[in-house]
Amino acid sequence: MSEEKKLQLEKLKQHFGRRVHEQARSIVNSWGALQEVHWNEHWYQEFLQSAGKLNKLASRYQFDQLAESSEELVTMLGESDRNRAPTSAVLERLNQCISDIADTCSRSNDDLPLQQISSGRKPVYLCFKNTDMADTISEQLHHFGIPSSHYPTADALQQSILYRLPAAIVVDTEFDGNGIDLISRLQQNMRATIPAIFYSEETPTIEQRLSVVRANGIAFFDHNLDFGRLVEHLMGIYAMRNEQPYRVLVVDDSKSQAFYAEKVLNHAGLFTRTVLEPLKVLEVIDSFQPDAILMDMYMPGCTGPELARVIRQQPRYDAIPILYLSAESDVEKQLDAVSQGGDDFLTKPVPKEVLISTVMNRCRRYRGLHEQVIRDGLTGLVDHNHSLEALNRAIESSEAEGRLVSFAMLDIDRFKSVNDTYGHGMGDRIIHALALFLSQRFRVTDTIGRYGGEEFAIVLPDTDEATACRLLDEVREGFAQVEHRRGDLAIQVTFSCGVAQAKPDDDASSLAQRADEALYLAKKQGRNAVCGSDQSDHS
Ligand SMILES: Nc1nc2c(ncn2[C@@H]2O[C@H](COP(=O)(O)OP(=O)(O)OP(=O)(O)O)[C@@H](O)[C@H]2O)c(=O)[nH]1
Repeated sequence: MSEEKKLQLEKLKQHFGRRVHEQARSIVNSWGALQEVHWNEHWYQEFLQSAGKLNKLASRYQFDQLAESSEELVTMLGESDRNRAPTSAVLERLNQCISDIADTCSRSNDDLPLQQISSGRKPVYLCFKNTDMADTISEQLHHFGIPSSHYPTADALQQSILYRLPAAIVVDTEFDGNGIDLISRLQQNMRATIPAIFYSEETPTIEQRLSVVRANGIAFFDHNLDFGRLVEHLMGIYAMRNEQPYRVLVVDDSKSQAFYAEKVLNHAGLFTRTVLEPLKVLEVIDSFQPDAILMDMYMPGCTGPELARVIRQQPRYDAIPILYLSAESDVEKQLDAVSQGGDDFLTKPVPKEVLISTVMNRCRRYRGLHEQVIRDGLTGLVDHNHSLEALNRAIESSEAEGRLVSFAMLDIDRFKSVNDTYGHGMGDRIIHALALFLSQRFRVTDTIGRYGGEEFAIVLPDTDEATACRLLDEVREGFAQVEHRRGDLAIQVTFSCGVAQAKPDDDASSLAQRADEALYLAKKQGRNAVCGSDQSDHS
């Protein structure tokens, strides 16, 4: 191919990359929705069509990996029954394709400057009487890669909605006399509601809050607008939901009963495993890592409650929900079973929908609690220990699969003086803003953690040191432009960063140490800089 042709194709690829990315995002999200809609013919048809469309787009514009994963997805779906969910093993293979798609398409942003990512996103419409306020919000959103347009009148807003639907609307309650009424009326004429975020100069009344709920408002801010939280809400709208499906372990000595429970749960996209010999349960819990256990009451060798107590003897399994599924109708025996390490009792025959929703609610709470334990309250990022755990896992799989992994450590510059001058509240807002800034720039498969107070860590699988340094330098430059506001006060802060790529025989602590040395060098060189560990090797 001639150089000119190559250049042309590259330009086309960039242009249509957005469509490919949008299509991939819709597939990943639609897979996540399976837990709510359950496997059915309509969902299957749409999903298959979407996968086919992604495959066509990705092949045409030569996104080879995406084309490969989507082709596999189309083939596997083609072999599946449109009316009946496949087995857990097939669901897991389908899920692997979805994860590959999520990973590849978020990695395709690596070479794009932030502004190009932002131009591929639907805009947010800002409806404010006060133009200065709209300009300030617009400028800040821009730094986070969120495009926006300001509409000073209801007419201009309505015209624009007819032309292009926004990702969300941020509206002042005073806009056009009554912003809440206006949005309420608008929503009634829409096929799907538009996420709306309200702002009020005054502290909102309970009546206003209620009207906002009825107008499908997703958030309500007052004059003390916390910018980080606004960005967080908006980024949730653009986000790709790539959560792993829940995993349920079925313990039942009857093959047919276990098979039935598995089939029902597979309909909601849940992964399942069956243990027919109760005394093998501990081994399977270890390897399968379930989010819930569905257990029979009477089995050979031991009863369900006895087995529940055996499981509870191990502190690490203490919180896994255990649900009994049995024909036992004696309420006293049921209560007794629940009091012995169980969480719930479902009496057979149980309607499918009840089984699915009871199990899913338990799984959701269990995951939520687990997240609370490993995530930091201020930023929602994983904590120090779990950052290192993620690094260990990434090193192990990079060694096994012969791939690269880099680790970055960031530290906000002169943060003590920010706290001393502007107060801890402002310091916290800055930490939150940096967490958001990092979350929207890196891939869904990168792990971003809050390593310490004003220190962050990022695990970047499949990334060499030079690429990681380039990405972080771009983030550094962008973040330095963000204005952190409180009332009339607006300040800017910077961070320094050290990056290291794993070498053979590295473990998490040796790699983290080299990243830390590179960070020290960045601080020594005057701060607001990114240094790679090969630079610190030479110094
Ligand atoms: N507001 C706020 N401050 C924190 C938090 N965690 C740590 N800090 C503060 O961060 C500051 C870190 O200060 P130092 O380690 O001395 O470093 P620095 O002032 O950032 O200077 P350099 O790193 O050398 O650029 C300390 O004052 C901590 O109290 C937090 O969660 N919130």
